[in-house]
Amino acid sequence: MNRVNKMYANGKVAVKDVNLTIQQGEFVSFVGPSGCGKSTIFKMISGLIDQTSGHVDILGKTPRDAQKESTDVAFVFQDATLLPWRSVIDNVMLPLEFRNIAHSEKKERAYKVLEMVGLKEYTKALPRELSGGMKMRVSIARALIAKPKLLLMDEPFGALDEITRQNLQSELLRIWENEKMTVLFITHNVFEAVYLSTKIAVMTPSPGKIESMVEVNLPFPRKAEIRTDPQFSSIVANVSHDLKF
Ligand SMILES: Nc1ncnc2c1ncn2[C@@H]1O[C@H](COP(=O)(O)OP(=O)(O)OP(=O)(O)O)[C@@H](O)[C@H]1O
Repeated sequence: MNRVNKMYANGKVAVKDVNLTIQQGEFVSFVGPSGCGKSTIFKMISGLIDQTSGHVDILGKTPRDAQKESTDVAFVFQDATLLPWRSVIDNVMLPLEFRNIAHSEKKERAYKVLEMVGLKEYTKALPRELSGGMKMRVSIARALIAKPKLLLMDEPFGALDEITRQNLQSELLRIWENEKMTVLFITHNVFEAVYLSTKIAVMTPSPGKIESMVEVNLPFPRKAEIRTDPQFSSIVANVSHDLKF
């Protein structure tokens, strides 16, 4: 993203002069108060809306072309948005529905991603039979089935209890390390951002901008104990400090 600005039709400047370069394979979190433009940035990256000025390049293409021509970009939202009448496996296969892939391969891929998120015993279950954490796992499996190069996650764990949240954070990191995709992750939780990320974009509102990019120089794989490491606390303190600008 190069000098990107977004002004909505009502004159609201949602993001101002955003410069952002993300290397393939990074895990970048966006933290900032409500209204600082995090979702606006995601909408521009995904081609849902256009920037007012500046340049956005996703994997060498415009966001709309990246969306249109391939399955390189996938999304996970806070609400798992599963179809209630479809079984877990049928929900997971949804992104491949209109693609010219043999049904047997679709199934094989679905089993693989469900195994990755620890749900291979639940392929035939209906969404209403699952807990909130399990629904989110299904949503992540559905995003992974098309083998995206870029995964956009908008507060995916915001509605989960703390234990489930921490379990899913560890699993997401394991999947990210294995699959080597790029993840962009919106969260309000500074601890979550530090645990997960290689870099954190700290955003401030009115107008929305990136106040700082904080590098998270903690080693991978990140064990749960890293959360009590002094270096972890010091990065949390840096991010919290920048948020208060
Ligand atoms: N379609 C729209 N028309 C006008 N203003 C909008 C529109 N969408 C968002 N905004 C405004 O742009 C600013 C940035 O909104 P955005 O949703 O990107 O923030 P956010 O950081 O994602 O917030 P939250 O954490 O609450 O989701 C806010 O002031 C919001 O009210």
